[in-house]
Amino acid sequence: MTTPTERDLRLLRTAVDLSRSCPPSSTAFSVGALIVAADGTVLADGYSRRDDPHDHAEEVALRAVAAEDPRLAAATLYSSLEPCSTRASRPRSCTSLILDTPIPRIVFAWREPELFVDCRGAELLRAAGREVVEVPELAPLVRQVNAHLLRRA
Ligand SMILES: Nc1c(N[C@@H]2O[C@H](COP(=O)(O)O)[C@@H](O)[C@H]2O)[nH]c(=O)[nH]c1=O
Repeated sequence: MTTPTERDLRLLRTAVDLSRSCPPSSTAFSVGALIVAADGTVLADGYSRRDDPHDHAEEVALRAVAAEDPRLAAATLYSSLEPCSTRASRPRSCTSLILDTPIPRIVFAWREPELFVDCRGAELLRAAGREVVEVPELAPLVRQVNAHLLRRA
């Protein structure tokens, strides 16, 4: 497994902090995401339900970067949760939206528990040749943000 850098840890913590701004939900995770260029410039950020009740964090961030932005080819997408691979409320998963871009690297903290759907985001992204860095040491922070959902399980 690829080891996260100090910068990865800092930016992933920022993604977790963003997730604290999510409008509350008793049926969906609160997630934060950032897209960061190779030189450290934050190209976009997002959090679940930011502009619409069905918004996912990665989706909000991806929407804010032009598809032809050349910086995407060396960018990293940070998400506090593993990108989803199946959606209930929209046709395209965050994994497939990421695969529409050239973003080569995805860093996330918490592998999605089988609470709502069986998530295969990390596996699908890796199978498509993207580098996927999982940072389980920051997962407790994400579980804390979503503690009310885990109590239901
Ligand atoms: N909120 C959220 C995720 N939540 C996940 O999305 C799936 C359900 O999709 P839907 O019912 O359409 O919202 C399910 O796996 C749920 O845990 N995933 C993400 O990548 N990013 C997000 O911001």
